[in-house]
Amino acid sequence: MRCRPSGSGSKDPVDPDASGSAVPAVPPLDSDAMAAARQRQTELTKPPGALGRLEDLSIWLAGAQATCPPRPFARIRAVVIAGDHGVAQAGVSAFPSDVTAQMVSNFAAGGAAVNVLARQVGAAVRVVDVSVDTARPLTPGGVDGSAAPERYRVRRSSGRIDRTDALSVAEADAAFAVGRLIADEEIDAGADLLVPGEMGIGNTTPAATIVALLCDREPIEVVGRGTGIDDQRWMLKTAAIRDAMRRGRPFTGDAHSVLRIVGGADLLALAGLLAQSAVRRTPVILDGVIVCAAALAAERIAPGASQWWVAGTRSTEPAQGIALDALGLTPLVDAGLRLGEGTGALLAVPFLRAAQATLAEMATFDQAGVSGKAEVGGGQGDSGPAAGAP
Ligand SMILES: O=C(O)c1ccc[n+]([C@@H]2O[C@H](COP(=O)([O-])O)[C@@H](O)[C@H]2O)c1
Ligand SMILES: Cc1cc2nc[nH]c2cc1C
Repeated sequence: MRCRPSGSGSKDPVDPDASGSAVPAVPPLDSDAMAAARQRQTELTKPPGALGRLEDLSIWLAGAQATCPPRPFARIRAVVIAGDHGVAQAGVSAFPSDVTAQMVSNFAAGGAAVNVLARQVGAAVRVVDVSVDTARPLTPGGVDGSAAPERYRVRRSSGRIDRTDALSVAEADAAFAVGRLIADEEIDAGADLLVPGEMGIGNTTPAATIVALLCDREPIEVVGRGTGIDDQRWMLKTAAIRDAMRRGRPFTGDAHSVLRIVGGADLLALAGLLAQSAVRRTPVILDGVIVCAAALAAERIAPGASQWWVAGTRSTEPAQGIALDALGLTPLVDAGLRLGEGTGALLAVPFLRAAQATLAEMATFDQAGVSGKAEVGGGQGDSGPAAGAP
């Protein structure tokens, strides 16, 4: 078994003044550490493949940390990107846009679901207002609140995508750079697992539109009930997605432009965060439809970034399943969640911890004096650790 020092967070920090979506090449997972993990899985006291997806996850984690066995996580950070959307005025949500700012206060007070679930797994929550519809930014800047809030605020609400572009070119570049900056800040402060989430009334409409455009689907295939809309709002939402798709269709070959035209500042910041986390060799758990729409675009902008992600949760939103299929990822938890904030992804943290601990701490057949040789015709199981996505 070969163990090498982790390269986690070691290279290519973002230049905050860089414009556009140019991202350094995404490094691959460490194949030596993965081979060592795969070998170690065969030596542990269990039938081959008996730990199911935990085995694949442990191999992925070894590759991400470039060490076998992988280490326990030292610092898990949930980052909630908050932003409003002009398309909410089209009647696409069950709630008014005011709720976005109100929920940002709730996050700060520790009373939201993401706060509760983060506490359960020992993660800290950071909330970043990139485009809430208030005159001044609602959240402090930087990891410790010491940076200027204005540095992270791209604009006040994103544009109404069924009628106009979500952002100007300069705003889109700024939003993507803010996401990359947040990833750098978190990783430089020691984060070794990132859990991006979001909050924004109306944001399932741009998310569904992005997925439809990038996966060549019809509005009817991607539209979901979001916060719980009735049939009348569902029709308005489907029409808004149709109209936004008409505006975005000429740009489907350019995921950054798709995010600019039919996405929003929050979606671009999420994409930047996801791309830069991969550049910085830092694993990420994906959440619901908004994070997965951003992830789909981020993989197009920074090819190979998806190697660094695991799908935490299956959302009830159809567009999320379409995005995950396109990324080749299968969610760990399927519990009917449709909240966002990073909540579904946080539910998956114990799976990752279990994968790390079993690979690191289980006895081998030799150590335990257990015969690892199966009877002829037995012990093969239906699957050993797979080579593909965790
Ligand atoms: O993560 C998901 O899959 C998800 C599914 C449905 C709703 N949401 C959350 O609900 C809000 C968007 O819903 P809506 O109906 O206003 O578009 C936003 O704050 C999201 O975090 C999130
Ligand atoms: C109350 C509320 C909380 C949320 N958290 C994420 N999206 C949300 C939408 C609403 C409406």
